[in-house]
Amino acid sequence: MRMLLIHSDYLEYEVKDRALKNPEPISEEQRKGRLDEVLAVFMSVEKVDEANPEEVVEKAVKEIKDVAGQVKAEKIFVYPFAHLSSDLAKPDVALEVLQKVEEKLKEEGFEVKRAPFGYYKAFKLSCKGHPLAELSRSVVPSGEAVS
Ligand SMILES: C[C@@H](O)[C@H](N)C(=O)N[C@H]1[C@@H](O)[C@H](n2cnc3c(N)ncnc32)O[C@@H]1CO
Repeated sequence: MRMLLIHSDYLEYEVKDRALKNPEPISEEQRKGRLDEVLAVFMSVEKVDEANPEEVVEKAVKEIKDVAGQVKAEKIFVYPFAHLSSDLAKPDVALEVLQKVEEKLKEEGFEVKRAPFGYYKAFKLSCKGHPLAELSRSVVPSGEAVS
């Protein structure tokens, strides 16, 4: 799993078109979304993560919590993003991992939104620009090599 974490004044998206034959079913309300004062986390779930998705969820949540604590962000935007890796996990595994990350972050007390999975989306992002505002993390199941 590769993550790009951007501490932002806001992130807003609008669903445009389907990018998969079977994208995640969404309500009309989910076609647009916005959070202010947010840690935006762009996430590519990788093939290597299929060996142990549960462990990758735990490791990703730990990294996100760590960065959120450092930048004092209380809101997280989980954003499916297929462009951080050249070796992507298959969509059904990726969606499950991202749904579990969202769920666990909510359990930790964060306000969380997750952008819809399997779509082309327009988005606007306002990066805060401080020294910790742009970070990347990579997590893999134990025993696997980070590519
Ligand atoms: C396209 C671009 O504008 C948009 N932002 C996009 O990336 N859409 C991706 C993700 O929502 C999702 N998706 C599929 N596989 C994965 C994966 N392994 N990890 C994360 N997302 C995935 O399916 C879409 C097409 O790959």
